[in-house]
Amino acid sequence: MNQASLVPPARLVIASRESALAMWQAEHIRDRLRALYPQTTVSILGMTTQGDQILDVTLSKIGGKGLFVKELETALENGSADIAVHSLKDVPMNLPQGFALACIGEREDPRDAFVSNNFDSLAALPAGSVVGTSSLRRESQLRARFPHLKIEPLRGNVQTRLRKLDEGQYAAIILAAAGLKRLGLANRIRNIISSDDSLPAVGQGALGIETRADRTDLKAVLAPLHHADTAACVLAERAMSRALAGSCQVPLGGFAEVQGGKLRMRGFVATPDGKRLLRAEYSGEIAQPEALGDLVARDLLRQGAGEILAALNG
Ligand SMILES: NCc1[nH]cc(CCC(=O)O)c1CC(=O)O
Repeated sequence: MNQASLVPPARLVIASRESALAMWQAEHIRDRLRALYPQTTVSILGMTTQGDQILDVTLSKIGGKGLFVKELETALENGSADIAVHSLKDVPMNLPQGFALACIGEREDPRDAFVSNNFDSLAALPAGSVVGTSSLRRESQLRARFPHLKIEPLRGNVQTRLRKLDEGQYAAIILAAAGLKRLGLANRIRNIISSDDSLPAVGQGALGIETRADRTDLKAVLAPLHHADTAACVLAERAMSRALAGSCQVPLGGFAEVQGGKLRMRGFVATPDGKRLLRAEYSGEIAQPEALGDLVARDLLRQGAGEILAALNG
């Protein structure tokens, strides 16, 4: 359908988590839809998910990413919302039957950020410094590059994590640059960590808009918000993660970039202690992102990623 023939709906309801970052993202999509379709009433339905309620255990022990999206999918299913805006990083690799990613928004800075009140960078931290992160991906890469640091768990939304840093429990913490920038907290970033030191998570920095699979009308409505280069990158990344058994409870990173008309992708799988860290890198066609993600995954499996994954799941 072309845009000229599209009849926008009278009403659009966006389901969102209620964290400040999730609301920023939902409001951003709402404002863009209002500008595109001035006749449409666009509103936000804020929801608390299981993932928001469980703050005291490592998410990886209790079922992972799906916990942040399930309630929103229920709202899509029963029609109380039309679209759900997610951080793509929190969206499971395989959506439940009947749901689709209708639109991928333009990626913010995909890299990790070093946040500290007293130090300029990871390299500047003295031996024994405590770094906060509950991400196995960040932990394994930190342990591999900076074995003299102490990694301790850090959960909660972005504001909670910053508060814990400010209370002095950590010398530094690692957060996604995208979340800090979107929340107007870029001044807290002391240093952007190079993707060589901390390869980003699959989908990091990108927004995914989910709908019921049968709402093809919405896919057309959302088309102007779709960002083709970002979509190619994150489809490659998600294909890699899916091929490596889908579980997100794994020290694994995948990051694709458009460079010189090609898609360049790097991936890794590691043991949580960082003692084994397998890497793969390939370039491929932008038009075939999933083939590239599969290629990276197959290389990692050839190097022994399967054993690492099996040991983690056991
Ligand atoms: N796991 C939570 C989460 N989900 C998305 C972001 C940040 C923004 C993004 O990657 O889009 C964060 C916080 C973080 O990792 O610091």
